[in-house]
Amino acid sequence: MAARPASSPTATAAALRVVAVAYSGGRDSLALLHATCRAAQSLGVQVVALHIHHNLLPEADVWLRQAQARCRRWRARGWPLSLRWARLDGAPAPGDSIEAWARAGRHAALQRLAREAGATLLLLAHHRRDQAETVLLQALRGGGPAGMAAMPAEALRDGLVWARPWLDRPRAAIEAYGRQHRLRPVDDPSNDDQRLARNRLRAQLWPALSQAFPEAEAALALAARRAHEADAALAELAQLDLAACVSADGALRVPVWRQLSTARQTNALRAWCRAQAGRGASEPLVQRLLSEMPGGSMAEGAVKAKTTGCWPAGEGRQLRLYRGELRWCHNADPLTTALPGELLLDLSEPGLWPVPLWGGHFEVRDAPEGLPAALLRHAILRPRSGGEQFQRAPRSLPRSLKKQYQAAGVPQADRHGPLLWADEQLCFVPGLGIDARAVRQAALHGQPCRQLTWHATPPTASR
Ligand SMILES: Nc1ncnc2c1ncn2[C@@H]1O[C@H](COP(=O)(O)OP(=O)(O)OP(=O)(O)O)[C@@H](O)[C@H]1O
Repeated sequence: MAARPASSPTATAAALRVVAVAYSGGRDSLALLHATCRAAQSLGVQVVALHIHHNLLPEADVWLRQAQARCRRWRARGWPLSLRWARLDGAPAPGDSIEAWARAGRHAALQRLAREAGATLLLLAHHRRDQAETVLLQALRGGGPAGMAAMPAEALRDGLVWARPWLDRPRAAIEAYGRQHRLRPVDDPSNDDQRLARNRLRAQLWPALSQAFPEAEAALALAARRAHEADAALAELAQLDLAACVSADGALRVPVWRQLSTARQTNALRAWCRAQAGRGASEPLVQRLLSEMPGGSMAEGAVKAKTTGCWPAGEGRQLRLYRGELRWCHNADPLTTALPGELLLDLSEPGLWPVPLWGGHFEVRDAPEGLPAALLRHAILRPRSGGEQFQRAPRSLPRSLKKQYQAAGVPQADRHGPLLWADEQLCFVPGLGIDARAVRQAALHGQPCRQLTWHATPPTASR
């Protein structure tokens, strides 16, 4: 095999001064460092080996010393090589994945060391078998095109090109290179840890798979390339679709989005979540949004499609739908300005709920009849705008607030406070109480109900 860095780093060598190699001391990165040094010597390029001490295993000190010794020996041969290393601080939090913690720390350290060394290119020693394994692992996690695309051959991060020049080289060829040059890698005992999915796949699945399907490594690597193309095309399509259905402040305009085909809605929704939240939305959340937002399968049967809603999104965030626009919000602050002068508020639980903007608070009580708690989860507080109709009793007629206040003899001083709306209906008016059209009985309704009182003072002052 041509066991040298593949075309991309060689082709750009004229512009390169320093190339970095992520060097763990394992078989593959040892071979890559060796091949890079040989190529660099004739090209007049400096090589810097970057070694990360994860601070997780006692062997890590020995590996660092071996890396230092090897680089000294190779430099003594006249190779243009130096070593930079870093030790990771801290430890994964209880319950966190050790692998994910180590990967994140390693990547940050490699990026920093490469920058300090003046390198613009960083080489990693992943090969075709690593790529094939990644495709399988992603498939086993239910991954989509982005996951199945596995590792990119090149990616630009903060001015540094992360490249995997051997991504299309068979593992067997790299092993042969190591044997040919009598390279002796370190032995990492964590590679035998069967708690890690990749290690289980290597030990238990791969031998049987490659025996039954000798071309599995090449075929899975090809599948990754095709998934990468599909993913890139889907990303472009999402950009085109979102250009039409995202407002200037980043909200998803649901009625416009619903005009897309179902497949394009799903694709655009995932891309919008990634762009807005900085991470992908979970698959259950995507499916809920698709079916529960207006125009979806769950909303279709409803007498009137919901125009407000709220979906928990994890990590202290939620998605809020208001007036046909969907937004990512933090749930830490229960009050969110929806439109000027309006507030979205969850009043579903009994208790005292301050509303500083109005200088008072709601008292919410459990009751056999009243407003359904589920309705109050998405309460909207609005000032009076004129023209609102309120119905005081089940068999009476809705009438203007002014008339109802007069009929009930509510003094002017008790008429201040926010009107409470939910699901586009007026539900509660300070001084008048709950609108009869919104009242439900818990026993008949099968859901808890709440009674409300508006107090024009903060909670502590009224107690
Ligand atoms: N501790 C480390 N320091 C520097 N680079 C690392 C380190 N661990 C991994 N890398 C880089 O990431 C690549 C993939 O990591 P992975 O954990 O799959 O490999 P490895 O088992 O450490 O050994 P190798 O790929 O060298 O056989 C490595 O080939 C290497 O380029």
